[in-house]
Amino acid sequence: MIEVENLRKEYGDKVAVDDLTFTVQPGTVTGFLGPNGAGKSTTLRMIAGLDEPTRGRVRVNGADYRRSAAPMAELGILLEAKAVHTGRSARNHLLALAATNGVPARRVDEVIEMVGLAEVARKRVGGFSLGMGQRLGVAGALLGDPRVVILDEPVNGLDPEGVLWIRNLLKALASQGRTVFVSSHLMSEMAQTATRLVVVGRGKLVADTTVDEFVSRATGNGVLVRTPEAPRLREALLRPGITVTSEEQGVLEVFGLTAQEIGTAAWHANLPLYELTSRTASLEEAFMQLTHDAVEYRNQPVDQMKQEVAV
Ligand SMILES: Nc1ncnc2c1ncn2[C@@H]1O[C@H](COP(=O)(O)OP(=O)(O)OP(=O)(O)O)[C@@H](O)[C@H]1O
Repeated sequence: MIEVENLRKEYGDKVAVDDLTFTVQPGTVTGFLGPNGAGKSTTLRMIAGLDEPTRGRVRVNGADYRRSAAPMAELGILLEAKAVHTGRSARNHLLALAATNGVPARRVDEVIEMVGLAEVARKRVGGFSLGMGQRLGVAGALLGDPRVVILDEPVNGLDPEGVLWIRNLLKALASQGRTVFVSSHLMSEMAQTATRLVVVGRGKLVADTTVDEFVSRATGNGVLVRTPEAPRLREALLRPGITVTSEEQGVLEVFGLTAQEIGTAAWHANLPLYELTSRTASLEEAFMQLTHDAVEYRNQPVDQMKQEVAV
C-alpha cells in the first residue's frame, strides 16, 4: 500500500506538488494520470525517497520506505526511460544491482526470463532499443520481488507488442496482491490497464476514483440526434432540466433525456429522425473535461489565433 499525506514540493517559487493526499491499495492496478508537468514524476520520486518533500509525508507498506532493511523487497520503481551503464551486459547490470541490494544472484535469471530478455541478456545494454531498455528497467524494478511496483510512463517508446506486454504484466502483478501504481498521460492506455485512477493537474488532486466512475462523472451522457426538423424537435423537447445544443445544422445534442424518450417525442410531434445515438464520453474526453483548468501548457484555440492574426 502507498499512503500519501498532504504532500507538497516546491522548486523555488514553483509549486510542483500541492497538498496531495491519496492511498494506493494492493491487488489492483492504479493509474496515475495528469497532463504534462502536472507533478506525477515529482510525486513518484518522493514516494521512492529520491526527492525530499517540502511538506507532508509518504508511507510505503505502512512505514518510511527509506528506513526499510530490505528496500528492494518493499518497493520496485522504474523511472522515466533513461540510459543505463552502456558498457555492461543486461545480466551484469542486474547482477551488480542485485549484489548492492542483497538480492540473491539466481533472482537475476528469473527476472530476465520474466521480462523476455533471455536471448539478449549477455549483450551490451548500449546496443539495446528503447523497448529493450524499458524491459531491462522493469527487470530492475522487479528484482527484489517487491510488494509495491511503481512504473513512470512505462509504455513510452514501446511498440504495440511491448504495450500489450506491459499491460498484461501489470495486471498479473496486481493479481498476485501487489500494489501497482503506474503513471501515464495516455488515457486510452490507462482505460485498458487500470481499475482505479489518481488524477492530478498542476500538482493538485483532480480525482481519486475508479476508471468507471471517472468516466461517468465527466460525461454528460448526451444523445446525438440528426433530423431535418432540428428547430421544431428542439421546441418539442425543451422543458426545465433538459438541455439541447446544436453545433451543426440538422444535428442536436440532447442532455437529460434517453434516446427512447427523444424517439417517442419525435414520433408524437410527427418529426422524422435520421439518427439517434447515445453518447458516452471516452476516458480521453473525461480526462480533458476534468483537467481542463489544470493544464499547464495549453495550445491556443485556433479561433483565437485567427483573431490575433486578423488584428
Ligand atoms: N528539479 C526541478 N526543478 C525545477 N522545477 C521542476 C523540477 N522538477 C520538476 N519541476 C517542475 O515541476 C512541475 C511538475 O513536473 P513533473 O515532472 O513532476 O510533472 P509530470 O506530471 O511528471 O510531467 P511529465 O508528464 O511532463 O513528465 C513542472 O512544472 C516541472 O517543470
